[in-house]
Amino acid sequence: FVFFSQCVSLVTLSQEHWISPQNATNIKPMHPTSIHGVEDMIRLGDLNEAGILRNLLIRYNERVIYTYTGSILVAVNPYQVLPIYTAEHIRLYTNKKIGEMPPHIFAIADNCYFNMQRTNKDQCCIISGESGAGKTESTKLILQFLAAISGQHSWIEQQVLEATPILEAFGNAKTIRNDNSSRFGKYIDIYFNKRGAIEGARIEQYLLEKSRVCRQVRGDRIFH
Ligand SMILES: Nc1ncnc2c1ncn2[C@@H]1O[C@H](COP(=O)(O)OP(=O)(O)OP(=O)(O)O)[C@@H](O)[C@H]1O
Repeated sequence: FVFFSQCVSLVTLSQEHWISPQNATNIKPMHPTSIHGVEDMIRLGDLNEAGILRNLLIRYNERVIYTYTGSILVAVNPYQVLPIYTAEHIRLYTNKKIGEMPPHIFAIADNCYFNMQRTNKDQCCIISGESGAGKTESTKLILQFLAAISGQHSWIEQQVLEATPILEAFGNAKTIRNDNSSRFGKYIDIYFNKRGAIEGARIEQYLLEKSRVCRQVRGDRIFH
């Protein structure tokens, strides 16, 4: 029956879907870089939306969630705890050039930290993506890396890390897309002293979704 129905759907294709002998010669073979995937999508031969998605999918199927596009890091949410954020990973990614190691969120944090030290200029990391993409988790991983490599291991770093659950208690809520959705924007300043140790932090919040206090859509909850 399946075979029959497939045949039927084939013969009912309208003429514009047919591949004529002239069109068949226009079909380009897949570029070799699209077959096994690349670490930096700048190197993709098929640089179009389908090529990019295929590359991310090939890597994701191998549990590789990070991919570069030049200096931009693309992260695909694994929705499972991967063993790639250990102390050993922090050590491996410390003081390395981008591209020296496989793509990783720690490489971006490391690049910011050492650029700041080398150039004496402020650095900025922009994390964007749709709800549930992993922005909050990525922010925490960057903070964790910075706290670890800035050396002093003082109470200040600990305080910066421990502020997160408090902010999340008041500003995060369960939504149908994310059990721990941030319902506000965050701008985090981390201050370093001349020796590169964390000296303080300032977290600015904006656009808190106050309407959630009175009303939530079905399946959503109020702030934790
Ligand atoms: N790197 C990761 N490893 C494992 N799980 C992850 C990772 N990133 C995200 N997740 C999972 O996905 C969930 C949603 O991620 P997160 O809260 O960071 O999304 P978000 O982009 O900040 O969403 P929102 O905009 O709704 O706040 C997390 O609670 C966590 O379970």
